[in-house]
Amino acid sequence: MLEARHLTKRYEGADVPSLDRLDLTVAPGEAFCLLGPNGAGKTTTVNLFLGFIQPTAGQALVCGIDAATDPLGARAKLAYIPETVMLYGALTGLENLAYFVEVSGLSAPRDDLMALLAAAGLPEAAATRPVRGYSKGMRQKVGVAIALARRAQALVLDEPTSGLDPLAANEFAALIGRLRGEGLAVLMVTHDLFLAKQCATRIGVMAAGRLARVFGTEDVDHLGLERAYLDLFATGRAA
Ligand SMILES: Nc1ncnc2c1ncn2[C@@H]1O[C@H](COP(=O)(O)OP(=O)(O)OP(=O)(O)O)[C@@H](O)[C@H]1O
Repeated sequence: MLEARHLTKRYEGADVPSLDRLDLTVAPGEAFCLLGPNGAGKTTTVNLFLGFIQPTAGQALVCGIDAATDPLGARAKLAYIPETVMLYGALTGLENLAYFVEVSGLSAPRDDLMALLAAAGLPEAAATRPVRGYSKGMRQKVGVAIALARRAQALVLDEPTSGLDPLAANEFAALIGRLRGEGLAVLMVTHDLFLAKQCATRIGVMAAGRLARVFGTEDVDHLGLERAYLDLFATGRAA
């Protein structure tokens, strides 16, 4: 479960907050996609949940743990997949997974790790090759396998499909759907309306640090979402 309570961030020297009293709950089994123009406050929200920055007011809670006061406790419950998953290029996908599992204080036999990589969609032949030869999509799959191995209860993703070809993005969306189905609470930042429609249960549009609109994915088709998004900014209603 991810919960923002009146979450506010005003960077030092800024006249206005970059995030302004955000209230948001992402329940287990739910995927919430955050859309919005550049500078709307999406990454600020993610960084607050990760405990990378301190809120000016309010709370970012991961399974009830305050990310500001107990960042390690919050991060133990959460997996983060950034735009590019950072892995050790000289190690194979399997070795990377084994390493990240070990630094999380866990252990798993090779067969279990291979099964996790397979569940994330990485073929066996690729899992035993050095990561420096991986595509971006393959790196993302190792990132998902790490999240699975750590038994994270919440998953936060920042632009995970940017730069992926449509096939790889589609495959990734299906994978996120499966993780959601397994009960993870998923918060994903994206500029990709199609991806949002494909894998979210709810879609929020941020503007100037506020959640301007929230859509249930059942309530809007892809074109409707695009039209609503463009309308929101064309008419200046979100400002
Ligand atoms: N470290 C920082 N110091 C000062 N201002 C910052 C800092 N980080 C972000 N901001 C400002 O906060 C606002 C929100 O930025 P944020 O990165 O959260 O937006 P975003 O919605 O993720 O944008 P994008 O789609 O471009 O990634 C912007 O006005 C940005 O300039």
